[in-house]
Amino acid sequence: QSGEVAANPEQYDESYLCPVQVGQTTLNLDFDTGSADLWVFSTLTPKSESTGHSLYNPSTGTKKSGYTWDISYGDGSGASGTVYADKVVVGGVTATSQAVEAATSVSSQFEQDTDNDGLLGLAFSSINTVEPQAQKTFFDSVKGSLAKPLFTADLKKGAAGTYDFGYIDSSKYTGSISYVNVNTANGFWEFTASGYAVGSGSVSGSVGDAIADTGTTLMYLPTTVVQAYYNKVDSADYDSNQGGYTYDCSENLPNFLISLGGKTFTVSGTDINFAPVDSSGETCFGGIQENTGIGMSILGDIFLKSVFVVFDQTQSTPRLGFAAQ
Ligand SMILES: CC1CCN(C(=N)N)CC1
Ligand SMILES: CC1CCN(C(=N)N)CC1
Repeated sequence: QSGEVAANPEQYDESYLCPVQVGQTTLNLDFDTGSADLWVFSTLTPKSESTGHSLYNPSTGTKKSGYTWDISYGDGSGASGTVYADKVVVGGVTATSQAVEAATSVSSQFEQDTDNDGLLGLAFSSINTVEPQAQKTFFDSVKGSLAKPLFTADLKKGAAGTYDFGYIDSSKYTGSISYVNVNTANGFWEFTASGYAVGSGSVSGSVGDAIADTGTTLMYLPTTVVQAYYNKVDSADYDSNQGGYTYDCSENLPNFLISLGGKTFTVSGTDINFAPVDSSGETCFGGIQENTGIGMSILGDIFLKSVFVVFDQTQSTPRLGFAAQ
């Protein structure tokens, strides 16, 4: 089988939500290549926490007795609950007995984001949080039945993009796809990014260890790289109150060039201009920030909306393919 699903941006492209049939209900889920749990708001979630969300009704599923899950994310948000086996359909691709993690508790960030009815993890199943036995991601569940064991991400700035499962649509990118091998030891689509440049010119240095992460909004890079970037932005400075680099919204940002698999990709300055810090619209928060404390760099949505990415398990070693879009 194969299929395509829309990836609809929230305001400022904070995250992208995709319609997924879970049991007999369609929910809008955040496809996250940085985690491996498929969890959903449900009729088991306290009403005080689920107002405004679409809810999975586990009555159509088979309860996995004694199974629980509990996940927390880098931004301090999280959720927990119980586990059912049920039908999940993404763009016409069907997992007949997918582990669906029904939330019995969600944090305030999720409670408040009524666009988001849960997450569909697309990292490696080794980091699934279900106890006493880790469960397969949706991709792992359907991988063997896909025309090709791969999926692609084509996210866009302020417009609907797509995730495709089982095939590469050559109309979605230009030029050739350049591939890098993935190290799955930490359960992420993790690889080594090469040189970089600010503005234009030839790349040099090394960004290093990084993950391709659709569930993270911004790009988080080594301090040396981030300082080199904002040195080229006259009004930029590090604002500890905002927790990162800010600048005058009126200033045009330079492009950021990064070399992956021998090919240089350009993230346009307009894509790096993330959002105003408040309603005055004077000061803006940059889309490139420091990776301090994370342990690797994260190429999140700010990067991904410039490229077409293949998450490829056609070989014995998983690999990532990057092309310009
Ligand atoms: C390394 C971290 C990256 C952000 N995360 C995520 N997309 N779920 C959590 C893991
Ligand atoms: C990777 C996840 C981080 C937490 N999320 C959130 N607060 N909306 C969702 C994505």
